[in-house]
Amino acid sequence: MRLHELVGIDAQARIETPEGMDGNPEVAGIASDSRKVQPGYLFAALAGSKADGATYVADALARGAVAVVAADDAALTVKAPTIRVKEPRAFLARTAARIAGAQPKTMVAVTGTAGKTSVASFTRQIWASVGLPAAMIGTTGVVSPSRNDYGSLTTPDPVELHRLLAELAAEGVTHASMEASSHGLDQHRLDGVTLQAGGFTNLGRDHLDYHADITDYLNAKLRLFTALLPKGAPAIIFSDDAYSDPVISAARDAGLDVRTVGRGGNFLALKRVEHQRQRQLAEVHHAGKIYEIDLPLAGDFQLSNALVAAGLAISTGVAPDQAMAALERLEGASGRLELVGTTQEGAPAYVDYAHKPEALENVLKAVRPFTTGRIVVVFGCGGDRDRGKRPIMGEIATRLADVVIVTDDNPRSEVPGEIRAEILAAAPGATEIGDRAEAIRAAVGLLKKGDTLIVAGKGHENGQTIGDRTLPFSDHEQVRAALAAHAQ
Ligand SMILES: CC(=O)N[C@H]1[C@@H](OP(=O)(O)OP(=O)(O)OC[C@H]2O[C@@H](n3ccc(=O)[nH]c3=O)[C@H](O)[C@@H]2O)O[C@H](CO)[C@@H](O)[C@@H]1O[C@H](C)C(=O)N[C@@H](C)C(=O)N[C@H](CCC(=O)O)C(=O)O
Ligand SMILES: Nc1ncnc2c1ncn2[C@@H]1O[C@H](COP(=O)(O)OP(=O)(O)OP(=O)(O)O)[C@@H](O)[C@H]1O
Ligand SMILES: N[C@H](CCC[C@H](N)C(=O)O)C(=O)O
Ligand SMILES: [Mg+2]
Repeated sequence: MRLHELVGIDAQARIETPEGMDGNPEVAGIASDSRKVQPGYLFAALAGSKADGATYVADALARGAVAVVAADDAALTVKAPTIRVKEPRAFLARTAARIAGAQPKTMVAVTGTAGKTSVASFTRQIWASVGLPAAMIGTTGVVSPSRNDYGSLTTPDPVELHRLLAELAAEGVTHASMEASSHGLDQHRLDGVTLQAGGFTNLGRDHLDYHADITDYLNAKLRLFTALLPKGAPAIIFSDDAYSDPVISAARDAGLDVRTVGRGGNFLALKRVEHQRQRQLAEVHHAGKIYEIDLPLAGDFQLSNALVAAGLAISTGVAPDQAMAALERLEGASGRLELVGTTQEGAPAYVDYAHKPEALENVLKAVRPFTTGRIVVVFGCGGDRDRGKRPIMGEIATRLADVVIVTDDNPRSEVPGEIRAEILAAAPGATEIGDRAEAIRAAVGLLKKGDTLIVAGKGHENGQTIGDRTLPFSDHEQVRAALAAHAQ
């Protein structure tokens, strides 16, 4: 592909060509990391949170880059044709899409503070239940008919994302659901994806280390509806969240087909629900018909996620009767209020991915009705992440659980004891056990008949990051081992 074809991606783009140079070279690929540049590549110089891509232009050219894309105002003198654009990240995403080629024909994205992975997974499962070749991309990785790969970022960077989408399309995948994280939306990682529908779950405190305030965080999430979905596309919005109204208004203003789901839903209306320990029985109304659903998942929030997923599936062509029937066979995403085992006396031990305040609150509240004894919770907070959430989570745990054990969760570059101290400052009476395996053993050792254990924060993760090393670690394995030891 020639450079001039790519320039056309952005109507405002200007091209600057140094005297005597070919202003229209053949472009073999695109990269925003100079270390990934190969001969013939276009290098996108991005101003990042830690570094400025402009300082790596020389490195990119040395590795064979034939052209550069940079912000209008980036101070650069480059010995190569340079495309100047207002938003280089959007240009990167759309160019990556153009270069990679195909993507699955029917793609949906879901955003929200909690529930994205679950909704993306459920949507894939509903599509698959009617025989569609379907995939999901998210925090837990990529699942398709031919793969189940562990993931790293919730929303991959655009170059990686479009390489993956092209591979999925080549494998025959026609339907794909993906998570739209606030970082991903803010950094235009999804700008090259052609979406058919979008979903919203809820909004709570998260990532306030990255976003200036909750309004900035909300606005990042809103980009899915205001900037990415085409006019008229279905927007499936959970109706019962404190932020549902602003999301509904923004989606309506953007000309989307707003379909709300939940107790206040107009598309899928939840009329009655009976929570049981490992399942919920719900009555849902859709288009004049009443559905009785037996959802085989613990945690009432999973019903909200299931409704958003059913809304997305129905809005992309699955017959309502089939979508509702599929809900009765859903499997939870790994580590989302997942029952890992029980003690001999029947006390359940769950692994859950709650690593933010509202999620922790929801999970602890979800198990209370089924706990005749005590709720025991083991959790920590990640290092190099929003510090403000630490005391908030300490307070929630102390208020909603009976026994609180504060431990480590990916301390990264921070001093683990200091992270724990920030949680403990708001968690009077909590026990501190830094070593996570030991904390889990101690918690399991305390369990009596009627108690419930929640090990929160790591969910599906398979490592513990301390400094810059990630050591193998799985809450599932540790809980299983502790239960086995407890049984002896
Ligand atoms: C804070 C953040 O989101 N950073 C993301 C961002 O990096 P950045 O642009 O800020 O990078 P930077 O390090 O400042 O460097 C600036 C530029 O110089 C380039 N560079 C740098 C070094 C070099 O030698 N050569 C070179 O060209 C970099 O490639 C980059 O383009 O853009 C990169 C490409 O898309 C991402 O990989 C990177 O994610 C980092 C690894 C990350 O940890 N992100 C997390 C916080 C994240 O995105 N999480 C969300 C949300 C999860 C959730 O919902 O809880 C996710 O979607 O996973
Ligand atoms: N609808 C919901 N409302 C409140 N809490 C939820 C909801 N869905 C999930 N949770 C909680 O959030 C945790 C993470 O769920 P999930 O992985 O589906 O969300 P996510 O939005 O993908 O999170 P992340 O941004 O960390 O990837 C769950 O383990 C549970 O504790
Ligand atoms: N996507 C989230 C996951 C956090 C998971 C938790 N275990 C932690 O390490 O804080 C993040 O990177 O902020
Ligand atoms: Mg996720």
